[in-house]
Amino acid sequence: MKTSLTIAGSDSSGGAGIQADIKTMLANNVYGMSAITALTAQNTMGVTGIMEVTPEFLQQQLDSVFTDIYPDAVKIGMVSSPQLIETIAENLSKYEAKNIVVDPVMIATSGADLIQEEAVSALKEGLLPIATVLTPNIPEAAVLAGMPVNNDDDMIEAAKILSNAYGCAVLLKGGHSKTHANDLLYSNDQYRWFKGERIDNPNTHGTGCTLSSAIASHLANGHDLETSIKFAKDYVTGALRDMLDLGSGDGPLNHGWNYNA
Ligand SMILES: Nc1ncnc2c1ncn2[C@@H]1O[C@H](COP(=O)(O)OP(=O)(O)OP(=O)(O)O)[C@@H](O)[C@H]1O
Ligand SMILES: Cc1ncc(CO)c(N)n1
Repeated sequence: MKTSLTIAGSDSSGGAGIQADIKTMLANNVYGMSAITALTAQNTMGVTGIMEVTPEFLQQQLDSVFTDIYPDAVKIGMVSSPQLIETIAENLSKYEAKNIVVDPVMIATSGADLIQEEAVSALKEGLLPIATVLTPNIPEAAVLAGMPVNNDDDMIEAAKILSNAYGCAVLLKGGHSKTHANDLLYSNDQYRWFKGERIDNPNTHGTGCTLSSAIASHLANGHDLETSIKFAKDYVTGALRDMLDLGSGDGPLNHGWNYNA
């Protein structure tokens, strides 16, 4: 069985972060492992607390995983401080990690800040250059590319800027678009749209975590990037279409929609 590692924060409500990643990996046929960067106290209505691990403890987790069950792919999600970002960058180089999916988590769907401001430059210096694919949503792409992203042409321009600056593929997710749910891949000076049916479901907590973990799972299983994105998008679409409705705020997806008999 192929293996995949998520380096991300825990979401106590189970819909995003580590919990979404592990569920997604199971449902997409890989063995999932985790290195936790922070605990969050959160639910469908918001984040009430964040407790970061120390860089030393993150280091111990990464050593434990990489020296025993080597991951075939790595997904990186919420990492809120420059020190933790440096620890991850150093270790992924040291252990020659491959198939690295970087989801530059900045703000929760509920609106909470999940990254310290000074960590954004550490992210740009340490993690984006080693990414196989970067998966920003529209607001994150605007921050990273330094330009407003208001329409499809802006999405193409921002993805191009990021792909050229960091030498990685960029999947700019369209979930925040008012009109569609199309994601744009910019890679090797070419772009391709992954068109998605926009589902009328207010419960979108963790869609980004779920998509990036599903991409990592399919890369781990040996698929190329475009095939992995297509499979991952189909998985997220199915999980949204299932219309799970939990909690009083922005609820989670059904990660097991394709799994339970
Ligand atoms: N209403 C929707 N219908 C269909 N697909 C959607 C919808 N909302 C989001 N998606 C898809 O979900 C994936 C994640 O995109 P999105 O832009 O929501 O990420 P995100 O903001 O990082 O997610 P989150 O912060 O909630 O984890 C993309 O493939 C996007 O197209
Ligand atoms: C821990 C965590 N990671 C990522 C997100 C973004 O959805 C979230 N809400 N919580």
